[in-house]
This record gives sequence, C-alpha cells and structure tokens, in this order.
Amino acid sequence: MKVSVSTSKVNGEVFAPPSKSYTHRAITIAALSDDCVIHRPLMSADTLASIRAAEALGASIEKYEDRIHVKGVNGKPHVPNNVIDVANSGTTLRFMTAVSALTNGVTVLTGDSSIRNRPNQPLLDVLNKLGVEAYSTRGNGCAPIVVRGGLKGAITTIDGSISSQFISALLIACPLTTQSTTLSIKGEMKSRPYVDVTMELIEQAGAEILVEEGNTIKFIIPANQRYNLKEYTVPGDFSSASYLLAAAAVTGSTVIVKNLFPSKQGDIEIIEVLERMGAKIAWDKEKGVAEITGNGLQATTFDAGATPDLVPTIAVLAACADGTTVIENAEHVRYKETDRLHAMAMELTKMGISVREEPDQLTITGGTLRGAELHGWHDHRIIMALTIAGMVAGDTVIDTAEAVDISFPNFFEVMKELGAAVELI
Ligand SMILES: O=C(O)C1=C[C@@H](OP(=O)(O)O)[C@@H](O)[C@H](O)C1
Ligand SMILES: C=C(OP(=O)(O)O)C(=O)O
Repeated sequence: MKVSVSTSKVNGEVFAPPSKSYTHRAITIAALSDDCVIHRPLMSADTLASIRAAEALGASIEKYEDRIHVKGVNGKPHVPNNVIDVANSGTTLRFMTAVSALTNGVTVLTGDSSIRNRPNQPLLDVLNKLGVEAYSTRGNGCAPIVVRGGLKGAITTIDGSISSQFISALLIACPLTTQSTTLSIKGEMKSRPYVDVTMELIEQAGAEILVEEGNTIKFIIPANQRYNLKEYTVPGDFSSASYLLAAAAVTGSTVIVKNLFPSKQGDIEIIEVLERMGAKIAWDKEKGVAEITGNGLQATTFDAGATPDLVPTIAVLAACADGTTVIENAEHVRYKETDRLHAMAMELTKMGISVREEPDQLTITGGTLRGAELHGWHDHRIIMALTIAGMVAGDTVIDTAEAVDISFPNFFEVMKELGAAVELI
C-alpha cells in the first residue's frame, strides 16, 4: 500500500495511542502472573505478536474493546506446541526468548525477514551462561532462535551497546529462577529509559530488583520471586505522539495531543527538543495535554543514546529547520526494523535535503523539501516521519505504508482527522 501526501496543515485535538513498550511489558508480566486485566492496551501488529507468543507459552488471553484479560502461567511457562512467530516485533522476540528459557523444554522463535536480520547474540550468550542452551540456527545471532529451557541464576555481564531489550528480557525472566543473578552492564547502556520502564512494571507486579549505579551499572536480582500483576492501565505513547507534534511544528499549525501523562518513557524528550528548536509548546502534566504551535524551527544537536525511536522524527524536524542539526550517538538506530540512519539519509536526500551519514550520526542541513517518490522501508517510524515531511513538500508518495500497523494502526485516519492531506492508494 502507498500513501500520497499533499501540502497541508493540521489543526485540532487528538489522543495519543497507548504505549507500545508498556503494553508489551504488561502482556509479558501478566502472562507470568496469575490473573490480570490490562486496560487500554495498544492493539497493534507488534503487541498482537506478544499476545500470540504469551498464548503459545501457556497464557490465555481474552480481548475486549478497551481491555484484555490475561490468565497467566504463574511463573511456569509451557513448552509451546509450535514455533513462535513474532512477526516484526523485536521486543517480543527478545522478551519471549528469555521467557521460554523458563520452560522445561525447547522453544523455537522466528519472525519476518527484518526480525531474521536483527542481532541477539549478547542475549543468547548470557542465557548460555545462565544454564540455558540458546542459539541462532544460522549461527549469526539472528532468528530463528532455539531455546532449551533451564534458566538458573549466576553472576554475569552483558554488552549494553546494542539493545536494551536484552537487559529488559533478562530482568523479566531472572526473578523467577531458583538462584539469584547479578547482571553487570559492559560499556554504555543504550536506550536506558526502556529498562526503567521494565523495572517499573516488575515492581508493580510485586517483584524486586536492586540497581547499583557506579562506573558499571549492576542489576542484582533475588531468586524465587513471583509476579502478581492484577490490574494495569497503559499510558499514552510519546514516540507515537512525536509525529503528531512534529506535524504541527513543521507546518506552522496548532495541535493538542491528549493522553500524555508523565511516565518513564525516554521519548518524553520530544517535548524539550521541540521547544529547543523553537516550537511553542505547553505541556500540562496533570491533565496529560500537550499543545503545540509551529513557529519556524532552528537546528539543534540531538544525542540519540537514550531515545533511538525519536531519530526519524528529529531527522524530519532537522530537514525543516534553519541550520545544521547533528543527530549523534545513534549507531544502535541501525539495528531496528531497518537501518534507520541509512533509510532517513536516503529518503531525505531524495527530497533535496543535504544529509551526511556517518557510522553513528547524521548531519542534516535544513532546506526546501521537494516532493518525491519515497521508500518507506516497511518501517512504521520511517513512514510516519516521511508523511510529516510530505506535508511540507507536497507531491509525495511513500510505499509500504501498511507498516504503520506495527505501532499506530490508525495513524493515517488520525492525521486526516487533523486535516492532513493523506490518501492511501
Ligand atoms: O524495550 C522496548 O520497548 C524498546 C526498546 C528500544 O530498543 P533498543 O533497546 O533495542 O534500542 C526501542 O528502540 C524499541 O522501539 C522499544
Ligand atoms: C524498534 C522498534 O521496536 P522493536 O524493537 O520492538 O521491533 C520500534 O518500535 O521502533
């Protein structure tokens, strides 16, 4: 499916969709609990992959209009009857790899062609040190992954520079073993806020993990714990909201986004970045409402270490800003659904913008965006960000537009509701 985008402005009030990251964790931890209702979960292709995987590992899940009811396995996941297909969801693959290490049999996990090219070796290495036989069938760290359960505790180390999802996955599984675990992080821990989100849900479910912050971050995970998540309401998603806010910022319009309460999401930083770049933005944290008015943008420097998912949005803001923006510390952004540094460099270049791509950064000089035939790279965040660029350029067509289903299934409807000239073709 393609989307055609014409020059347009936005105006109005919308709700941010529920958080993808919180929904994945709520599903996974509810599946390891006894009985839990999750209110306002995100129902998207990725979170449905977590629901299917949780069911395959023994949970039963009933879906209602605005909630799901999870009857969990009480700490003891079952050996699946079949291969687990996580489709396009990295979070599901990493979390369920660790959860399947708690079974007493063999689990095979795989997914689509993007998933089968994303790295997992650091997670597999640690699982092997924790008594599990875990390997990539092709020996390259990518799915298909085979896991023979038997997770035990140990003192071990993991590389923090590729994906925080390895750490989150281990933090979720290790409290349920019979020996304690100490997990030290080697190198810079990228995407740290996502680990904080994981810790928040683990605590809400009644388990305890201690964190020692020093030169090395250390997680101390006591053994023999259980999860007892009973009820959880998913907050709004700041990564998804970034496209709505950016649409106003680049088109000089006003938009009000609701359902944006403070939480541990790192992508809350979008508010501060927009302000720094010159947008007028007021965020009422108590009401959970952000109002933005676009007002001409200036270049900035953006460190993507903690917030990789904002990179496509910031790249588009940079393309529309006065001056040269540097997006730095972003190597891990290459390990997503697609290599997002390369994808954004290619597509913005087609729109007439000067972009320099280096191993861990993009340097983007703002200019006049021109309409173009763009590739969406089957990547939800690339497509949503390019849609915003298309509203400035006009005459833009983006392919693989169906991929917005991954995190924001009604993205184009919401954009239309706000007045954006987008047509699915
Ligand atoms: O744990 C999570 O929910 C996520 C962690 C981040 O990945 P990395 O930790 O691989 O950077 C982020 O990019 C992804 O969209 C969601
Ligand atoms: C990278 C993402 O998700 P995942 O790692 O779960 O595929 C994303 O949503 O941008």
